[in-house]
Amino acid sequence: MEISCPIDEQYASEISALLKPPPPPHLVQEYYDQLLESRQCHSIRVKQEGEFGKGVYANADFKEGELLLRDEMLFGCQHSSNKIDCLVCSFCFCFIGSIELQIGRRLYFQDVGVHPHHGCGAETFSGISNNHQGSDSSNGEDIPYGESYDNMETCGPSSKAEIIPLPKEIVQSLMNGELKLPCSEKFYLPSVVPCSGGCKEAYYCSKQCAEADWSSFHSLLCTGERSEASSREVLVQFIKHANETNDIFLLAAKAISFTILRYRKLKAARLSQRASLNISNSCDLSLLMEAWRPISVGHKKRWWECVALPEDVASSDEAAFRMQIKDLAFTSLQLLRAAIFDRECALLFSLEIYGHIIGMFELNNLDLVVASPVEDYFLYIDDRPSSEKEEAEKVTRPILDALRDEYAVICEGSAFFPLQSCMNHSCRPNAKAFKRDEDRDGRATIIAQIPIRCGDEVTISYIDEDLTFEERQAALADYGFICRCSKCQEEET
Ligand SMILES: C[S@@+](CC[C@H](N)C(=O)[O-])C[C@H]1O[C@@H](n2cnc3c(N)ncnc32)[C@H](O)[C@@H]1O
Repeated sequence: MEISCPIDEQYASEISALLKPPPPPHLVQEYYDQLLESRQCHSIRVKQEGEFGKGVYANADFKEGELLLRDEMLFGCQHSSNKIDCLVCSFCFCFIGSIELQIGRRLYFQDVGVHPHHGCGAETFSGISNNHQGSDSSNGEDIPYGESYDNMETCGPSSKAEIIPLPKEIVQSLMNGELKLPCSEKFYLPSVVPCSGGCKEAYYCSKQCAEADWSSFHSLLCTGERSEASSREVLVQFIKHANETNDIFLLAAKAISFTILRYRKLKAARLSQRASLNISNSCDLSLLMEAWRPISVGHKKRWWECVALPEDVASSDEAAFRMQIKDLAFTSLQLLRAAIFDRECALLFSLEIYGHIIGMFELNNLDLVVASPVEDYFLYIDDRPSSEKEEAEKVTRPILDALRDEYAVICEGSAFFPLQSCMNHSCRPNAKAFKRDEDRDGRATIIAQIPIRCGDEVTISYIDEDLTFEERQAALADYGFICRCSKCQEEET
């Protein structure tokens, strides 16, 4: 049965104004020029007149290995399942706390049976998000910096059988800071700043990150007592649904919250400028378009139309699969609407807008990856001169045994980057997304892979360039185009 969203019907013309592709070119150009200027980045440009729409072009010569761009994300989320592996700042995604806390927390979750970093054979709906078979694993304990993990999965004892567990007291003393590991002071991590809204889900590396997150996204999405959500109970249900199905919905909620909060700020600024004028409580479409601008410029399609058909779905079942995805998005949207509805921004809660936001993530997002300092720590101990190493390993060896092979799991998630997402694909790219040793937060780092001349288009590969021609074309079909780069032309027979 066709899904009918009343908001889509009520605001059809306003929604099409928001989604009209593309917004006027001069506004798009202005947005990117201002963004580059605000970041003092003059060595690249975004241009719109390329063969494939927008593209990024070099504004200077770059040597091989040179940094082209460090892009701040617009929207990013750590995968829900990864939250038990690493404690990172919810805004900039750097690791926080201490080496001891990172390890203690991981051992704690392992001990209570919350599975580390992969599902119990759960299938995923899309390539960019993890999905979980949910079950309630809360035991009511209040652990330091443990997000409410009621919605996380527990796995059976099979995964615990091979572990050599540490005594509970050791795990506790790692978490509460009583036990100091040898040389851990060399791996300083910023101390944990809890969410001022009172939820136990968001933690930060600094007050600045906490405040920036609160004013940009989190004030509406916080489940704590200071939350500005209209229903915290339904917000918890929305989060649980996303954790159980597809955590891309958490990212979509951030995009909607961001737009509502930006709209409110723009409106407050206008009110303060024109204090004597009577400004109504109904939606000001021009302000909403302005608040929406960072999303409006992103390349997008409806999620249920652009999501790749999983290999195990027969083409005869394609229509049913796409309807199932749309239905899932609608269920998620209904929960989000009940949790954070804003009357003036009502049209943001239409299925059409929700589908396009998720589709934008599907077509543009980059994996969010941050290396673990726990790995560096154990490598450092391993590199010590033999007598020092022997002494240190009396403490660290049982910990490594308890952690098993997965002793240092990286932070993983998905993020939308406003500049990197303008880069077009080539199977013979001149640049790549690559984290150097010093890149320890969620920013995207783009490096020149070969020398790039001023004026050249900067291209990256969206897929593994080492695949065969046929495999590459199949993988790129998920992005909705047939690649005709020089490598594909040479290899096409
Ligand atoms: C991440 S966006 C890149 C920026 C995009 N050109 C824009 O205008 O926003 C990815 C989309 O750009 C287009 N694209 C990127 N590389 C391409 C290529 N080599 N050939 C054809 N289309 C490409 C496709 O529509 C793809 O889904």
